[in-house]
Amino acid sequence: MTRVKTKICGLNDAAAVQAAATNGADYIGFVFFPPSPRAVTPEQAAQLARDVPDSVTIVGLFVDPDDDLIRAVLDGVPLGLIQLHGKETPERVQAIRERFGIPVMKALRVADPSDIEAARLYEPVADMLLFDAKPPATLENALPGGNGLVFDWRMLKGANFPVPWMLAGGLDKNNVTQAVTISGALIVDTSSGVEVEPGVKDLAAIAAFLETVQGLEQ
Ligand SMILES: O=C(O)c1ccccc1N[C@@H]1O[C@H](COP(=O)(O)O)[C@@H](O)[C@H]1O
Repeated sequence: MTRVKTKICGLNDAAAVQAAATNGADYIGFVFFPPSPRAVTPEQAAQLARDVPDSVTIVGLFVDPDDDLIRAVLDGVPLGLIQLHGKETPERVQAIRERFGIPVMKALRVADPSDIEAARLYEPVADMLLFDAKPPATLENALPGGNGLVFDWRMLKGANFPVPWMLAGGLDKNNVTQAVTISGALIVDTSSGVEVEPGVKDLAAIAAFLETVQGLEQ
């Protein structure tokens, strides 16, 4: 049996970083996408990263970034993983991975089984995959991710990928056990599900989410 791992994403203040780290998060994420209510600058992230223990992997979340932005972040933040949450092609994922020498996780937005199949294109070039909900076209002001939306986890059941993958999209302490059981996920990621409002993390909710997942094995 393997312990299910966790990522808490969209951290933008020291108290939330502390809550995630001390309560056992395996990954924490900083969002470098200015339209997001959770966005941080490279300078803010560098400051926040000082309090992160080495045991926690720092993830930089980007949406169709240019090289200059990634470089600016890496100048001050010891990223252990680059999360690409835009429309990056497999070629672009490969280029980023080779240029920066850091593991890359490609996020795929899922509405139907063909979106899961599309992940196959990234298997040769990504170190990890992440599955998030695709927002419906009717959702106004939707972000590329971080919308607090779930998708049908049954689509992932029995899926076999040659690289590790994370389950994301609307996870919180109340649904994460079912999400893990149905999807078979070994790593879960949340952002909106541990917030009091978009961009404002709830410290008690971070602790509760992590405590819930700590009891899960697959
Ligand atoms: O969190 C954001 O603001 C964000 C912006 C742009 C792309 C992705 C973003 N968040 C990621 O989306 C998934 C699902 O988040 P949620 O739990 O549904 O809020 C997760 O990987 C976030 O890191």
